[in-house]
Amino acid sequence: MMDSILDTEQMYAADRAAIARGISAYSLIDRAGVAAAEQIHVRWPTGKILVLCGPGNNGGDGYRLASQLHCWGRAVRVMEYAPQRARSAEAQAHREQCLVALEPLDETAFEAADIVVDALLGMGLQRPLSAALQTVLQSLQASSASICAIDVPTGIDGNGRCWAEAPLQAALTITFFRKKLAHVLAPSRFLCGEIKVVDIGLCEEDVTPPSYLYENQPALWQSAIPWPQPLQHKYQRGAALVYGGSEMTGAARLSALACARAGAGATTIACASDVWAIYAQSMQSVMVKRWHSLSQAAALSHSSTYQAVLIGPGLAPEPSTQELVMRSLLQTQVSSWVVDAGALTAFASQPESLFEGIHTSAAQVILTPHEGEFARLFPDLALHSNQKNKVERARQAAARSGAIVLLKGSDTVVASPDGRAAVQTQSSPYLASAGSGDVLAGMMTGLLAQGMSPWLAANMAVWMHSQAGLILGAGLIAEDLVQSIPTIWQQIGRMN
Ligand SMILES: NC(=O)C1=CN([C@@H]2O[C@H](COP(=O)(O)OP(=O)(O)OC[C@H]3O[C@@H](n4cnc5c(N)ncnc54)[C@H](OP(=O)(O)O)[C@@H]3O)[C@@H](O)[C@H]2O)[C@@H](O)CC1
Ligand SMILES: [K+]
Repeated sequence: MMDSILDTEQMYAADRAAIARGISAYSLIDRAGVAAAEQIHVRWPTGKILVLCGPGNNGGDGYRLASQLHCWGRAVRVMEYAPQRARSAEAQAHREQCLVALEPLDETAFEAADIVVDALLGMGLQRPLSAALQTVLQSLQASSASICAIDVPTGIDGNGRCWAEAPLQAALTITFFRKKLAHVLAPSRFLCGEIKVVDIGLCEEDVTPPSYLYENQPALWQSAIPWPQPLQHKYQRGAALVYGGSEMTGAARLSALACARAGAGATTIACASDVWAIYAQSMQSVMVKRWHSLSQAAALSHSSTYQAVLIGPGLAPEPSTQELVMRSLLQTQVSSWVVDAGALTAFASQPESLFEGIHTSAAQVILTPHEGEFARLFPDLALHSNQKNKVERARQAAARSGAIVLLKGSDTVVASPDGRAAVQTQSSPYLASAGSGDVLAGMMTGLLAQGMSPWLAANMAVWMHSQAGLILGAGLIAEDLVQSIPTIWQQIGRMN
């Protein structure tokens, strides 16, 4: 079973469950401190260490790890923020047992340290930092010391919410039991530096109810990969239909090529008859079908010729697109659909009709919005009008629409109406490029055509797309992503 990712509330609940089954709160800090000390000692085997301890249990971890590093012969100093504050009994106990002298916080000491351990504030942060504490963070950041954060860099909470003007940027973040939202979502993930998850004696059973949120890794979908079988002919490998637009014809062509390279045995572009020649002249392995009316276009997906349909790339966000989506989706016999780009924005003024269509349709649908398209369909869940984190926003959108919602970005989230969600944590900024989304949608359609479930196909396509971005890096354009798909397949093949 894959390790789940937790939010702050779930982590506190898991702590309580572990305490209820006999691991004391004192012992949890003890284990956390020792495990963190090990990581610090391995990462920085030499150098002077300064540990900054805050008033909560995050500070408790700091006292404990400082004692441990001192026992291993390391040069350690401990400085306290808010030493007069009341502490939890267990943090207080670790403070009293600290083997290193406790000093008041002195910013001028930062420069003399090689490594500064930030045990100031962790998951308990829940209000803006004071100006004084922000100044401390600024001087720390300006020093030449390497910064190691305990649990989360001070200034962000466990869910990734930022409470500081300039939260700390760590080189290493050591967290306990499981990654939290802050470690996987952007932008907080980028403040963590390298992330090490250490064991403190908790187990998955301590997470009740289960979190159902995962990191998107091959283990999530690897066992469901539709490897071709020796006796299959092309239609048994899966046939896919991609609706092509009349103006931006490049988009559907990229999608169709990505769909074919993702493994669909036969890929067809359907387009209006007046642009048929444009598509037909430029496609070779991809077939091109023309339609003369909207009803002809819609009828293409009313038979079971295809196993997957992609609609949206290059389509104009206008009423005729809306009509095509509704007419085709409502009577479709194709089991899996990807609705992207123009087909999403076409519903900006009446998203409920799209959701109603999805609920009524026999098909399973994946919606693939970026934040802009998401805001048009789910204005109340949009990035800046909602305090909820990205996973929560995507989950609510999935529940409302009845579709799998793939909310794109540097931390793409896939959320299913059944509550499962996954975050892509490794990505490349070079993927933010024209046509990149069309390739992603096409790859997904190709996997769907081969019979993968929408949840798995969406995640696998996101992972493959991210890998392609990481491999290609600077200079990539969407065409390169299509070309690199065989390399990604080889990489996946080697994992099996
Ligand atoms: N059993 C466990 O739970 C385990 C927990 N573990 C560790 O404990 C951490 C969580 O500990 P925690 O809950 O004590 O929270 P923490 O982050 O130390 O902060 C709370 C303190 O900060 C204060 N404070 C808040 N906001 C503030 C602000 N803006 N500016 C200034 N102060 C502010 C707040 O004050 P108050 O709001 O009460 O006035 C309170 O005193 C977790 O991240 C992990 O490292 C591990 O050992 C594993 C087992
Ligand atoms: K911290």
